[in-house]
Amino acid sequence: MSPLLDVRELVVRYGRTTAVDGVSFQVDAGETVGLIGPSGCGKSSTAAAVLQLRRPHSGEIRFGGVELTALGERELRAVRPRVQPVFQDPYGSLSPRRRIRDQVAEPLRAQGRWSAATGPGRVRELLALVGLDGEHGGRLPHELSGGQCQRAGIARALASDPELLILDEPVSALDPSMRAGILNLLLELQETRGLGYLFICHDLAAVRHFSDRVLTMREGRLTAS
Ligand SMILES: Nc1ncnc2c1ncn2[C@@H]1O[C@H](COP(=O)(O)OP(=O)(O)OP(=O)(O)O)[C@@H](O)[C@H]1O
Repeated sequence: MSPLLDVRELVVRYGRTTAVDGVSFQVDAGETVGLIGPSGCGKSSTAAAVLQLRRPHSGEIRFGGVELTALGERELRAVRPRVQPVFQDPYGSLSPRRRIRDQVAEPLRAQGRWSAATGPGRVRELLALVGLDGEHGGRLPHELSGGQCQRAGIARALASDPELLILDEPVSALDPSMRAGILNLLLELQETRGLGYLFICHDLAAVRHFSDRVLTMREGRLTAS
């Protein structure tokens, strides 16, 4: 079976800076691949390329067998929901002035999967999946704790029915007391939904505990780990 994500010889550049320099790795469905390395080694640039937020200079990114780098913006729109990010700053990932339930509903609306009959129930289901209720749904992001806000961000990502989550430091901004809760939630979701995870994290112990395999990056390249 081909991997869910197959990255080959990825190169990402910013002008003359080569941030990612020939990186290859795979992520299977239901698998967590950890990505660690010192600040500035190219982890987030790798994530941005997989998410197609940054077009790579060269290399291949196959998702579900489809070569993403060859796709135009219109074709990419069909793929984007299947690969969703969860970023470090839970407040920064959400719009500050919109209620949580509207933000969780947004992908459903954008993808034409919203109806007045089924939409609100689906949002309640998504909130329940991440341990939030309708009352949380009625609040604004700043009225939630960091952990609750990260849960809302995960619910929003799940609204797209993704197959792969790019977890870019998803617990680094949270109080230590909330980290285990979010990591356990992600493990539960993976078990029930068969999600693949690319897990970027500074916390070596968390990454080792959470990942099936760990890749180490240094100066844009993967090192033998
Ligand atoms: N938008 C950008 N413009 C120019 N250079 C950038 C940009 N983003 C990243 N870089 C550079 O690319 C290199 C890799 O950065 P990247 O953010 O991918 O590393 P990282 O491992 O994710 O770091 P951190 O752990 O600090 O987030 C660094 O030299 C960084 O300065």
